Amino acid sequence: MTSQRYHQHSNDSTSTNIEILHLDTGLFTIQDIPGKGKGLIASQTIEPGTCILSESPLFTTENIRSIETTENDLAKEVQALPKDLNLAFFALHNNYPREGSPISNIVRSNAYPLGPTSGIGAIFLAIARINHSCRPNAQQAWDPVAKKETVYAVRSIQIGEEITLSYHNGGTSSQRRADLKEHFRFDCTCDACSLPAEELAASNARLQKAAELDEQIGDSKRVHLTPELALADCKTLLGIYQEEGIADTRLPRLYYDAFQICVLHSDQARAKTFANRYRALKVLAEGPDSLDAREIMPFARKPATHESFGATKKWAASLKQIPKDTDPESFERWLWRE
Ligand SMILES: C[S@@+](CC[C@H](N)C(=O)[O-])C[C@H]1O[C@@H](n2cnc3c(N)ncnc32)[C@H](O)[C@@H]1O
Repeated sequence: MTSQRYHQHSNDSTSTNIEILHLDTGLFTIQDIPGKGKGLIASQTIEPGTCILSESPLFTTENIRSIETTENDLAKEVQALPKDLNLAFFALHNNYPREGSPISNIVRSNAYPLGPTSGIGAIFLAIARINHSCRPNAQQAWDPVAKKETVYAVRSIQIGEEITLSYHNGGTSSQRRADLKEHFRFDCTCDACSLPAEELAASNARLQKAAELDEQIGDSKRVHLTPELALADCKTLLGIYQEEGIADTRLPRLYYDAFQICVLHSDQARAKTFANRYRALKVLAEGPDSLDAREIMPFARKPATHESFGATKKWAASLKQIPKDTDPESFERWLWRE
């Protein structure tokens, strides 16, 4: 039962109950953040790959029968909660305070899906307090084995720094801000959106370029006919992500794209290297149970077993061709075919 996972202080009071019902990780506290409501602040330095939270759902939306019954169906879930958790639910942020249906509005404002393809959402009391950043330092994922939502650090987080997730997929600051306003009704004040004008313009130019590169990399005809250009695009995109401090899901996806390009053209050596980089980032951001990390494993061992392997023999290379005892710079030049 979820209530067993929360530690209750003796000075319980309704107005502060999210602060007194906390997961006892010692890694963060829930505090007021100017202009953002509440948020999570690191209580100590948190290294990338650290599990910050692993939280069971308070309840899920799986018992909603229809759009018309949503409010009543969710009300049953909320009423079934113990008193302290019921109060903690009602203390969560509501993006739509003047629009009726209070319970479903709190759910809409705070739920996370149970995995990227799931239609079921869930409320996680502590994770719901994590604010958005367009350059998040943490990432959430549904762990289907533990049946918990996890939050892992994807960058080094300093003591006193806010722990952030991304509610959004990227783009330039004006695109991001417009989308966040439309879907979540707030004006983003994250570090990336609050850069001084000149830095913001430079960041936007880089992100515009990143969007173009991403589209080019997704062009399958180009990947078939001129893979060297597609791989070079991946490398340029990686440089942009590094410059921008982007360490979220976009980074492993880039390595997955590079893996696919190499697999298609029979390069087992580079495909294996890219698959391993993808896998390492997935484990870092989602933990050892990461489904994506497990799914790539057989292809990281034997890229030739992948269904797209060998569409052409243009880059045919065996696993033995992975350079050994090479300095990191030469290895990177080999990897990106420079
Ligand atoms: C899921 S809640 C996050 C926790 C919330 N701050 C609270 O007090 O419970 C999402 C809401 O937090 C605020 N928020 C989150 N990220 C923000 C950001 N980058 N800039 C401004 N407000 C933000 C907005 O009000 C948003 O609707």
